[in-house]
Amino acid sequence: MELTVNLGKNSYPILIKNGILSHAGEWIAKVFTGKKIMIISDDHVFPIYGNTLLATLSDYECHSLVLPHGETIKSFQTLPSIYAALLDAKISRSDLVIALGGGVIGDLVGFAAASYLRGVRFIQIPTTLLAQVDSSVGGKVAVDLPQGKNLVGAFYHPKMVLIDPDVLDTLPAHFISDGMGEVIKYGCIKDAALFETLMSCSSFEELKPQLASVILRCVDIKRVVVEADPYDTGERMLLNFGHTLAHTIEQHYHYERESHGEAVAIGMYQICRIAEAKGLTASGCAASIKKALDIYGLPHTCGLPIETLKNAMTLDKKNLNGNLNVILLHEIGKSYIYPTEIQFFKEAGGI
Ligand SMILES: NC(=O)c1ccc[n+]([C@@H]2O[C@H](COP(=O)([O-])OP(=O)(O)OC[C@H]3O[C@@H](n4cnc5c(N)ncnc54)[C@H](O)[C@@H]3O)[C@@H](O)[C@H]2O)c1
Ligand SMILES: O=C(O)C(=O)C[C@@H](O)[C@H](O)[C@H](O)COP(=O)(O)O
Ligand SMILES: [Zn+2]
Repeated sequence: MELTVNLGKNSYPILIKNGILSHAGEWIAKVFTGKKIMIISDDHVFPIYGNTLLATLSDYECHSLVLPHGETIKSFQTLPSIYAALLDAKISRSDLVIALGGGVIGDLVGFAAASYLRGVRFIQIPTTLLAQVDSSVGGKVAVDLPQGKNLVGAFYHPKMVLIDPDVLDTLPAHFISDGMGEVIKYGCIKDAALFETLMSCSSFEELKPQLASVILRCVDIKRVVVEADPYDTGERMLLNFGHTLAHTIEQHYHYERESHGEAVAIGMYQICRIAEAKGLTASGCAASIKKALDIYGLPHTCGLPIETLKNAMTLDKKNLNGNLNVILLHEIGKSYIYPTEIQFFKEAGGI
């Protein structure tokens, strides 16, 4: 299955195919005619998939950098070691960087690729469900700051995205659930039929035979939104449903407790609950989201008083002219941007 993200000179293909990792070199040759490649991965992913990728890249001079795993490496502190590895390998603008891993590797390596030499080409090979349905597409690359999530970054598009659903076989169950948080998001914001499909299963195992088509559906929704608003000035903000609260929860716990998908799960349910109480969302939506979260092993609450999150919320990237923009649902499958103020959360209590 092949899609193209149409962004003029920044257009790129997304390939979704079981087993494509073993043929990555053939696909990469279609968009890269240079000689040298740097593969950057983490210490969970590279030991499992590094050799498979390297074996398909035997026509190139390949280098690799293996970073520790986990959200806390998505920080400024990691960048010097990436730049040093790129310099040691004498990676130039005629060369290529490959991000092999989950969303942490994709966002971090993407930002390094955007900034090193003011930009070297990079390709995303996402290995988590979350990265396959969301983070590898759209060109948002970033690092976290102690003050907030993804606060320093760029819009920098990959030259290609290679999605091999087979690699999810080794992904721990916790991170399958995590990815399902973003999948549920796509149903909530744009596709009631997708949401129904998710609700019709009683567990991830039951959904698994349809996984490739679910991945395709999410990526295609994201493609259309990104094409319409690549720089996140309007329509693209809808992809941030649940994220106003999610990012503050992640920041509150120093990126060490709730993982991104879990935080998004809590954020989606809670914003719906708050909006329903104000008559801004059709009643019953929060309950439906909670049911979907239960099916896929995701939380809907984290026990934090909203007061503790308000400060971080003022740093949200959707804030314009000092006001908040929150993403709400009219109903499942229909989302909208709601301009408001921090008072919106006044009577939210604990989330
Ligand atoms: N740029 C975007 O548009 C965008 C979208 C959504 C999320 N994100 C970001 O993505 C990040 C979260 O990404 P994530 O959930 O993929 O986390 P992650 O990259 O930390 O991966 C989760 C864990 O799974 C391991 N892993 C990855 N692939 C594996 C595999 N196939 N087999 C075994 N283990 C594997 C990793 O080593 C890690 O321990 C967050 O920082 C979030 O902000 C970005
Ligand atoms: O691609 C987007 O746009 C998104 O909002 C997708 C989100 O799932 C993702 O978590 C993104 O990194 C959030 O972006 P941010 O601009 O809120 O940091
Ligand atoms: Zn997200």
